[in-house]
Amino acid sequence: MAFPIRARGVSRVFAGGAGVHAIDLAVGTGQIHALVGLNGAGKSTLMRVLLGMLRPDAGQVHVHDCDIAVAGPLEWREVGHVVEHPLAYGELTAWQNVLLAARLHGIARVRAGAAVEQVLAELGLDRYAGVRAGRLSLGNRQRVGLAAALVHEPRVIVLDEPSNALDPAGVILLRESLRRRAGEGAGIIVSSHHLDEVARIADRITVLNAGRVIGTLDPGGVDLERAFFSLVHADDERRVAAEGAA
Ligand SMILES: Nc1ncnc2c1ncn2[C@@H]1O[C@H](COP(=O)(O)OP(=O)(O)OP(=O)(O)O)[C@@H](O)[C@H]1O
Repeated sequence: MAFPIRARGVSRVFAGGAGVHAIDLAVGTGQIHALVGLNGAGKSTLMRVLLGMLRPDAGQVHVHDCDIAVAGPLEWREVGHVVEHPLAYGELTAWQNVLLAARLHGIARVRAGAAVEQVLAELGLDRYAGVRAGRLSLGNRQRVGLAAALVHEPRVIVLDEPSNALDPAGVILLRESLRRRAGEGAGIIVSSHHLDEVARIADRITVLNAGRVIGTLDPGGVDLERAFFSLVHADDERRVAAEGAA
């Protein structure tokens, strides 16, 4: 199987010891891979390393077959992401924001308008196209950020808590959009606190705790919440016991 995104032995440790440690992760073609974990577990840190925003202390990340340490604009064009603050300039309209993102991602001027229209419609933003982003509600700004990340039909998609401000209609539109993109071969990694939504959308679920991968959850399994907490509690107990023994 081809892996649009793959991390091997990735560590990034901040002063004080927090961060991510020895992470192995592979997202296959057409796969939606969810990262779940408590606040501070390391999800955003890992995503920032996957996107080259943070340099790992150890390990490598490959996007398709390219080590991101040497990736150039051509490789990054294949990637769409929202990590932390979505791209949305308050003074520009939703349309202008997404058009700018399309052009920055190398979509030719003649094709950009149609691509913007399509992604705005896909995320239910058509009637806000002419509204300045600064005047949009939080959820609609988040939709604009997602549209900007997805307008160039990236083959690798990295989204950190993409649905946290979305209403139920937005959650469904995003789910359908990501499913379509995975169906067309994109590799997608998404973090979330909503286990129900993760179960609906993900093909694989990786659990992070205290900066480490501690297991996986079966998206089709029953009582995901219980399975999640039992993994986390077992890991916490193991770490407390190890610290006590040291
Ligand atoms: N720049 C930084 N300097 C020092 N520590 C940091 C830095 N960034 C993150 N951390 C720490 O690394 C750990 C992981 O943080 P991270 O933001 O990756 O967690 P998260 O799983 O995304 O959490 P949340 O669900 O709250 O978004 C936390 O203990 C955090 O305080």
